[in-house]
Amino acid sequence: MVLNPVLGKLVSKRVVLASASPRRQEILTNVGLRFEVVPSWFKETLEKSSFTAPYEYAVETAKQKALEVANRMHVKHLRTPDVVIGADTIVSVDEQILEKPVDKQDAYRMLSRLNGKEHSVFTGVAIIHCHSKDNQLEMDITDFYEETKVKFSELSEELLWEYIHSGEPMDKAGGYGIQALGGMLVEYVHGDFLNVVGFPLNHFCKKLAELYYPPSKHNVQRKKYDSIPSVDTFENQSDGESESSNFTKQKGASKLDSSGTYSSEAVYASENSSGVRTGFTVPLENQNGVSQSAAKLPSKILELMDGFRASKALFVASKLKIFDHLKDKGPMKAVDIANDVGTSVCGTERLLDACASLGLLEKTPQGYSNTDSANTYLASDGKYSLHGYIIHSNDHLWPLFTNLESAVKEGSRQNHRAFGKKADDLFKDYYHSQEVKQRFMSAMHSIAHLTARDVATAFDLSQFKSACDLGGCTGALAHELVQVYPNLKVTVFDLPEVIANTSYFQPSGQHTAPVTFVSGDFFKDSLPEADLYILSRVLHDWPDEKIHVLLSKVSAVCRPGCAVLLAEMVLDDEKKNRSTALLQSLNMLVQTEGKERSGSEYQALLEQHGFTNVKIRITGNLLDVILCVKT
Ligand SMILES: O=c1[nH]cc([C@@H]2O[C@H](COP(=O)(O)OP(=O)(O)OP(=O)(O)O)[C@@H](O)[C@H]2O)c(=O)[nH]1
Repeated sequence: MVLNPVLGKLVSKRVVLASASPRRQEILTNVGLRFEVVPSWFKETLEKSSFTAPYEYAVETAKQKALEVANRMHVKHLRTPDVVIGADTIVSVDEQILEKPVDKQDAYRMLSRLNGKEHSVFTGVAIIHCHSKDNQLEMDITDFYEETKVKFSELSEELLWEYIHSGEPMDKAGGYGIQALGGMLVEYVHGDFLNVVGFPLNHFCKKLAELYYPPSKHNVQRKKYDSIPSVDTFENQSDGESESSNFTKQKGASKLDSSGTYSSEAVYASENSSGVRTGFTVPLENQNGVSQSAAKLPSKILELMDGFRASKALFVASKLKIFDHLKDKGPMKAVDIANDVGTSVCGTERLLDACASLGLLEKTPQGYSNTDSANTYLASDGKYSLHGYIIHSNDHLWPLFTNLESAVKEGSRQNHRAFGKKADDLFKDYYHSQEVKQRFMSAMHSIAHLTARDVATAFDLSQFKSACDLGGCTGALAHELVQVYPNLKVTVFDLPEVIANTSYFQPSGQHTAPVTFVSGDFFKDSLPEADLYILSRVLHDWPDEKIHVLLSKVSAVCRPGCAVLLAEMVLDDEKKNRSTALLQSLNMLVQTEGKERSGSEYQALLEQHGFTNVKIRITGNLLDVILCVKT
């Protein structure tokens, strides 16, 4: 992280965000921080009247959230993170603290209270540095809060209810999301916008700067952190300046090895300006004895250069089913894992170590075990398992991506180069063998499961009685929809080769009834009748010409008042910010005739077929959602 090297201080640490908030995850991911998410189980039930000011409540809650995670990871999972970050956002108006509404009436009460007035949004943040000493957890806690003032316009009852019915208020402090539809309610914001969204990034960076570069007596003027230091100032805050900090050198010199990475580290300990004891590892000198700064390393570029190694380590561990092997077991030694999966001990040990360093496994003197994320996402049997998509990435996307250069030069997909054949129809590649078909369906199923809840709840769909999920594959989204909207009947419409293989993916139990599977080709066959047509990860497979064919068919069967719901990764209009979506667009280049598109591009395509009132919801998940109505 060159722009803000203080964040680079966290690169080599196991950082845990003790929050389920997708917004906090996005804010920190966007600035390049790498962290694991372990949502806190701390119940937000502190007695509000025992705090003299609202921010004290937010700070204490943030602290308790982070402490719960640090303790749980240390005790229950035998894993001690280096840094745990907790946060809590509240709204304060008329001496009252508002948290997330519990239902629509509660949202109405909150929004009515905010209507036409100024209120304060406080986010409390706790940063806990953890150390394990003789198996005891030692923690240094730093906390702070940020206040932002927000004023709502005078809003009509009708508008408030329309907003509440959008579903947006429910998981947001004060019952609104300033970053989305809620932004329309707001007349002004005084202070840090991201603080309202859930994480005061600017203050967080200042706090890290205070912790990692505490000002010494003689440079206190120059390094006064009234604001985040400019790039220049940060460059000056290199570790090479350690003589000007009040860190105390504890031991040993280190060297840059021939590959340009630090071969050993020195430990510094200090008291920061708030009197909190801190201990951090920072690199020292290179072979020539010249002071080097991690901040000056092009860490982003190095990370990108190595990205494929990390991906491949994950793919191979998944192919070898190492995460299945370790699921719900105590720690295992490398030699035992190697024996069980039939691999070499030396190779397996290196793979396991690499996985542990990437935060996928936990390594203790007793051996290797799964992290919580590995149990949830990497073992092959969980509801949210990404195993199918990982295997698809290794077996299908990897060979395609090795031909990215040709794809860029030729502007077309590379299936013929990667797999030695040219299928006329995009999906024939996937369906030519039972094995490949099953693998592709598992991959689609993984992503659909992970995103289904956010897609289903991005808009209130309760007015629709029937929906048809075109290209709905295994029915994962359909099953989520009927759970969220029990009165909805959903038809999954997909190619006969797909429909014939969906039984393996069906959930057991009573939820299966309202989902029906119908086979057909949406380009050729007539479409089932429905109030709502869903196209999830479909349009990105096709060029505009084919999309027009499909949308004109949908438009022909769609009655006025009926709707279309798209679930896609939506690019920002300037196509410069959302790297996951932009990389996905490259992914579409190597394997399809399609691409990812911006909200305006989707809107233009939809409006040409009589779909208006186009609303776009950025969910923070892998898929964003667009809803429009046939007029
Ligand atoms: O304008 C916006 N205001 C607030 C939000 C989101 O609201 C929630 C606040 O809730 P809390 O701090 O308790 O955090 P949780 O979501 O429950 O996650 P934890 O696991 O950390 O407790 C927060 O998600 C804000 O992002 C918003 O989105 N916009």
